[in-house]
Amino acid sequence: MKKFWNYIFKYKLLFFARIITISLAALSVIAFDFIMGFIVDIFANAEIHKFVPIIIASIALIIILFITEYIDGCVMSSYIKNTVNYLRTDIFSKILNKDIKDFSLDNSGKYISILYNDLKIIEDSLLNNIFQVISSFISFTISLAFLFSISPTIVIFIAIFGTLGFVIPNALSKKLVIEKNNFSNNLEDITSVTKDLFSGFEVIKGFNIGHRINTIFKNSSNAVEFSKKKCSILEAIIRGFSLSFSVTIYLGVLILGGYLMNKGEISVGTAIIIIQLSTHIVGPVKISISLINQIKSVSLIVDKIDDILSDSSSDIEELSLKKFEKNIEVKNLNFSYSDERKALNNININFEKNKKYAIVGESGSGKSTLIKLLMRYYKNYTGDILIDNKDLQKIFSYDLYKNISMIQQNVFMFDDSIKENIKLYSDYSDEEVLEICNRSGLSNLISSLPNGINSSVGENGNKLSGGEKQRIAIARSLINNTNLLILDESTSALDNETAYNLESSLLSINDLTLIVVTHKLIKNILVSYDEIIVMKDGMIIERGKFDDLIDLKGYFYSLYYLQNEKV
Ligand SMILES: Nc1ncnc2c1ncn2[C@@H]1O[C@H](COP(=O)(O)OP(=O)(O)OP(=O)(O)O)[C@@H](O)[C@H]1O
Repeated sequence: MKKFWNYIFKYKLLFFARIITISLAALSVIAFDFIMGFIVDIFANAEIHKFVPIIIASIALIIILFITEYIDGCVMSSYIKNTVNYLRTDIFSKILNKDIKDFSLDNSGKYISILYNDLKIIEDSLLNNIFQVISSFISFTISLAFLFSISPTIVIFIAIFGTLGFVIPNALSKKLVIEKNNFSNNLEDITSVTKDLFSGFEVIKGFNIGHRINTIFKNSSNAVEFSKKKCSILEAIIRGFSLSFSVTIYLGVLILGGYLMNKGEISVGTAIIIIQLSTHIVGPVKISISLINQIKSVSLIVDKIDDILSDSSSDIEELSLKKFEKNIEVKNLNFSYSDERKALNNININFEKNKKYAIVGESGSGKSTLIKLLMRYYKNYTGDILIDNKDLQKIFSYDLYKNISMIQQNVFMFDDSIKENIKLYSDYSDEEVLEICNRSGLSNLISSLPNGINSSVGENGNKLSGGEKQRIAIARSLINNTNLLILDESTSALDNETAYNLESSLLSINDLTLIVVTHKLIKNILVSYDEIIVMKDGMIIERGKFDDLIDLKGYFYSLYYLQNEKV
């Protein structure tokens, strides 16, 4: 919760302006109590000469009240707009700064739920309520001070019952904290479930599992509504307690006031002032109990957001890498996804600038894992990965991903034009984009579309084939002038001829370091690589040029033989 206060006080000026406006509003309302009492006494004592001044004072107060309410509304809406906006964009950028492993620990539905559902709960239960509590406190203190000057006995009576009315509901608030957190978790679940289910729409239709999916959704929806109901019941119990105590206080003050008036110790007007002031003591106590409990109830949600805000993944980044100059050295590299088995076992390799490398091996041998570590997807490895002698972990993210690009099998597409998907919203001219399209084998596609490079790709590129998406991904890296390109089965969706042409054109770029993970063992392509790295069970078991590996008649030879019957 500590970090969260920084957000609450981020717009200090607006925060304190709001406190001033609510204080003025509270004072104006109390002034009305006195005016009411004075009016009654003026008539009771027939003091007609005081009539005009009291009417003028009343009109002035009405105007002040209107202006204060208006200013208060403006200040409050600006405070909420700025704070929620700042908080949401900050959480979003913190999520964006997470490294890939940390990000993938949670379903993206959780992040969506935090950004929308949890922030709405915080706005309603925390930001709005803080001011209401402060306003109640101000009304309470001022009224109590005036009341004390009139009758200390009544103040003692209020203090006793007010304390009881505070302590008992407070004890129930712990349960409410837990239930509110359950509610937030269930909202997260339903957001994740809905997102997953809509993403799998084609599978649901194709396998006729609509009824089962309905049940999954219904269960999530039930859980959300059930936890919401529990919160509402607990809040009703708390409200019930505070209402009972406030009614007790109100009636007690009425009886005590009547008794003092009966004894002739106070006038009728003062009795009315006492009753009015007591409503400004009882009301705030009653409201504050429920508001404070609501504020407390969001503490676990706030802790969850605090966790995201305190992510320190970029803390160790301190080295710049303006341009990749020399090599990537991998030394004694070991890595496991889980304790049971190693995905990489003592890998040692040196990738030199501008050379071309193919990584081959059977499924599950660790090829993708190795290149994911080069891309810094995971940090919990042992051994070293050094780029130009600099520890990979310590290189600034911006510099790292300016130098290295990776293209994977599944290419993400923004729901935008082909052009924007290639230049990724940077400033490249249409001519540059068209030139890259030529180099990436996209010319035929572009010329067949009425809007050319401005044609929309659809949601996640659903208007394009797998091969077309892969070519767009390659164009993305080429336009970025990346020094080091890693392809992970990136040409798998292309037919052999297109894959061959594309890979050949990449192999012919002299100032490009290329690392390609491939299953396609095609001699005409493989002979162009400077080194073929052969992996098995997380280890590099053979390496060398194509002809040397064939002559070796080892593991690579048998893999190649399996795919190409005649060697
Ligand atoms: N996210 C993950 N969590 C746990 N285990 C994983 C994860 N990703 C991969 N593995 C395991 O690590 C091992 C190496 O996987 P990796 O993806 O690197 O193999 P690969 O050689 O690229 O396989 P393929 O050619 O099928 O893509 C496999 O046994 C795989 O099951």
